[in-house]
Amino acid sequence: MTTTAPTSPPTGTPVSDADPFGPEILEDPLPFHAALREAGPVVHLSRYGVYAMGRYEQVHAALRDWQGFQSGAGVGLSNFRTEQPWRPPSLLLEADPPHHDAPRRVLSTILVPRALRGLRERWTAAAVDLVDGLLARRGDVVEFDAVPALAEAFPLRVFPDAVGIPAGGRENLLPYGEFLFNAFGPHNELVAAGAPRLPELAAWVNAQCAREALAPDGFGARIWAAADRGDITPEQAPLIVRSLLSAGVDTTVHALAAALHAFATHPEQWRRLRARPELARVAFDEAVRWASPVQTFFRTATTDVRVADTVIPDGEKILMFLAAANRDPRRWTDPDRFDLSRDPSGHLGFGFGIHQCVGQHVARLEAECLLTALAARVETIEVAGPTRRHHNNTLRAWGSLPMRVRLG
Ligand code: HEM
Ligand SMILES: CCOc1cccc(C(=O)O)c1
Repeated sequence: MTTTAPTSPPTGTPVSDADPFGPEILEDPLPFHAALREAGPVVHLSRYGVYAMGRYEQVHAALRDWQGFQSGAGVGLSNFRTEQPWRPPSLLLEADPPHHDAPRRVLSTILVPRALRGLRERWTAAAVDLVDGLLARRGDVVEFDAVPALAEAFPLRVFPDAVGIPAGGRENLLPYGEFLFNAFGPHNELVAAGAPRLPELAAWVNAQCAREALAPDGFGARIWAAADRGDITPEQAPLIVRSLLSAGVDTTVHALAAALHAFATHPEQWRRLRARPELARVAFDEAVRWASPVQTFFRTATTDVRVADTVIPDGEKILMFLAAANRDPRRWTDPDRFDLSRDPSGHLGFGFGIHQCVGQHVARLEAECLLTALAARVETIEVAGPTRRHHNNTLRAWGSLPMRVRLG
């Protein structure tokens, strides 16, 4: 019996020859993810010479095994063992224990749910103000593009203030993150398009991390206070502030857009949220599972490591498809369904293990505040025109989401 290599429809390219960072798969990765899962536990992608995993079991195991699958050689395609990083590596994302330990402990303490309690009231008021401003004096049916009007506007209204950076220049945050998340992939045209502005963007971001730039009561000041206590060094403090500015904006913007798109295309789920607003938090996690705004991350093998029938040689890059794992029918019932009655816990949209998203509670609070404010005012939400994807090597993003809401 001849077996044909699984292909990634529609082009019929064998999975092992596919380009997961090319426009076709970035536009619609789902067929490739399905073909990757079917091709086996591990697939060597010849185009980039990396070992790809799409099944929940293998991605979850690799995320847990930080000793065998390290982050310290970079979590993008670039291998820091042989290549210079384009910026000083993150002390969290691109570090292994023991170097990872103190920076992680400092950020975990600052971003733990009880530390965010003081923000709930302020962020709730900001969400209500944003939604009221968007809907005011425009009748019972209002149309807008949800990407700029809500998904971008809300995080940019609340998060930079929470970090404590100055008011000027915040328009640099999204393009900086855009470049950063593209740079985890190959140096394709997406990276090239962002390169011209990088020096000015990086200089601005770095300047926001200085002690004197930061307001006394924000996340940034608390990082510097940890340096004053000796929990981290003064040299580490600005890089840890940089982590917040790097990871904390584009991710939540695209996750909120994904949640809004999910509700606009699943009216029965919006009705459930309207009936039970306390579902907002689990709804956001289900949206993060279903859409996986962060699609992929890499690891580097620290020894010759066996995964199923494949031996991945020491030093080789492993590409983990978090998004494919989040829709693996081996782990999830009816995985392609956006369903508020599902328990999404265990999803890999925030990663897993020692590098699991340290900002996930910040993201959840932002989402809870915005979705609750919308659910209180909006009876129905639907797509009102052609949607447009925004391509990024790592992020699953909407460029435009025309929406029509009926107030009620
Ligand atoms: C819905 C929004 C978000 C998503 C989907 C997301 C996703 C992720 C993922 C998948 C990882 C794991 C990376 C890895 O294993 O290599 C991660 C780590 C991280 N995230 Fe998030 N993130 C989000 C929001 C945030 C926010 C708001 C912040 C900051 C306040 C943040 C800061 C970080 C940092 C610093 C790390 C590195 C943690 C470590 O390596 O110990 N993220 N995030
Ligand atoms: C969302 C994944 O987490 C990230 C992403 C980009 C940068 C950093 C950092 O720590 O600088 C963390």
